[in-house]
Amino acid sequence: MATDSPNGEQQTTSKPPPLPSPLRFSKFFQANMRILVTGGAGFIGSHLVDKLMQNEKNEVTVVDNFFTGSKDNLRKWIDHPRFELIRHDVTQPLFVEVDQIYHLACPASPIFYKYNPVKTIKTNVIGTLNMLGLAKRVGARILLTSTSEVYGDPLIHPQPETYLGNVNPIGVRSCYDEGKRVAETLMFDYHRQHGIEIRIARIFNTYGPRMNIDDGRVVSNFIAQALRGEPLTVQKPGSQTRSFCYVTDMVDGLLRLMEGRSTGPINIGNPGEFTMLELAETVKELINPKVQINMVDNTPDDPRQRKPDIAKAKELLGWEPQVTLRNGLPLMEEDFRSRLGISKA
Ligand SMILES: NC(=O)c1ccc[n+]([C@@H]2O[C@H](COP(=O)([O-])OP(=O)(O)OC[C@H]3O[C@@H](n4cnc5c(N)ncnc54)[C@H](O)[C@@H]3O)[C@@H](O)[C@H]2O)c1
Ligand SMILES: O=c1ccn([C@@H]2O[C@H](COP(=O)(O)OP(=O)(O)O[C@H]3OC[C@@H](O)[C@H](O)[C@H]3O)[C@@H](O)[C@H]2O)c(=O)[nH]1
Repeated sequence: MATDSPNGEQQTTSKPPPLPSPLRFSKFFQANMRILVTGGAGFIGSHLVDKLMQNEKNEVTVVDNFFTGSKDNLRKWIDHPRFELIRHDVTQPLFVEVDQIYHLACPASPIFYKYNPVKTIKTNVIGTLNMLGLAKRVGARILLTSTSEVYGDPLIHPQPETYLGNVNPIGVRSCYDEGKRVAETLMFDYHRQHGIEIRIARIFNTYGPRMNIDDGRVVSNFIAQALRGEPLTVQKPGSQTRSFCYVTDMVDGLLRLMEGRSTGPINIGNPGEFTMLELAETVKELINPKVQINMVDNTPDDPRQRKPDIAKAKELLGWEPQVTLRNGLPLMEEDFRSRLGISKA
């Protein structure tokens, strides 16, 4: 099978993929597609589940340990005959019969992934190993949600998939960024050694409704602060940049990657780049012009710039984001207002 290596050359594996379930070969009965979403009670996972459930030929199983996710995000699917929710930690083996695995389980907000770094790296390494073992046993295709953090504090800008990164292996973010790098390594080793069908998405900063109000990431912090009339906390120097992708665009990219022919890794993100001061000014202008902006101390190893090169996603997936930051922020504001009980004046 042909694979796209990050440095551009075609890597091949002589291993055929493990046989999928005999259900897929049934002559008389087209069985539903059985899809596992790990971390499906989280922010991106629950939006992905909503989209997958729209297709009546999909049966969706979510496994989640509810560390950062919540049942509330999946409320509308509980008791649906094509939906199942399992409380499970991916660091433990899992035995289910599925055809596709979207492997998202991992805390994504820096304050949560740094809270118990040993657990975070176990989730990335042992969790991914367990999901690959499952994919191998049942012949499922598996998609990993990797991250732009694999590029570390990038010295090349914007970042193409060929960039190998500038990552501190012993810093406070390493449990997450090095953890995801090992997860990518495991994906390719299982692909080359066992023929597993893999897909790797390198997700750039994503925002939207359902982010935890106290998630700690910058967009949710600024929106919650603006609505509560608290100063927006811009971490110094404020000139650091990020590129923000609206969650429905992200879900569309993940589905295309899973259904397409490319292993990746493929960057999925919105190339619109903003400094954190620009983001604060935009939130202030759109949500609460009276709010103050305060400069506060930053945390170690904060990447100074980040912007995806999405040429590969455009070419191989026919994907590019549709929702600009100015159009996405008000959609998130609406959701935060209803959850915080603050109506528009
Ligand atoms: N949102 C982003 O900007 C972004 C950027 C890059 C990569 N990603 C990746 O996308 C995925 C989803 O991110 P998100 O923003 O939805 O985060 P999130 O924290 O909202 O969701 C993660 C989910 O995984 C669950 N989880 C964590 N550890 C687990 C474990 N050991 N076993 C089972 N479940 C576990 C959590 O309870 C939660 O429901 C993550 O893999 C993350 O690394 C997200
Ligand atoms: O209140 C805040 C929070 C954060 N920030 C700044 O905003 C920037 C973005 O910080 P976030 O915590 O939202 O997210 P980061 O970009 O650091 O990490 C993210 O990157 C990609 C994903 O894998 C993860 O979802 C997440 O780790 C940083 O420069 C940070 O210093 C603020 O200025 N104020």
